[in-house]
Amino acid sequence: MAEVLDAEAVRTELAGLEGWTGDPAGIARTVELPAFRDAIGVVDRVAVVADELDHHPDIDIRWRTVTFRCATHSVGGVTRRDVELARRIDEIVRGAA
Ligand SMILES: C[C@H](O)[C@H](O)[C@H]1CNC2=NC(N)=NC(=O)C2=N1
Repeated sequence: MAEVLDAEAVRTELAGLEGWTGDPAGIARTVELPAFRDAIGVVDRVAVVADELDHHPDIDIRWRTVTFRCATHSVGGVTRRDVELARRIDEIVRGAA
């Protein structure tokens, strides 16, 4: 079973991501897209990747602002799977900007 990263490991991983904040309980990134349909497009692409990784973010959509929160529910905290998912979300957001 995946291990929950400690505070220092989370800090180190956050430094390699774009715009994420958080702690061992969870990491999050909020992005603003040009329009609602762009936000939905990003969420749709994230859904494909999440299914591919079998690891899913919590997603909050408010008009064109989307917040992704990543934690591994089965172990109650941030694991390497969340870091990988966050990295893939960053790639998608970069492609949508
Ligand atoms: C069986 C399957 O691996 C699990 O139910 C997955 C699906 N996606 C998941 N996503 C996240 N973020 N945490 C989980 O514990 C989780 N569990």
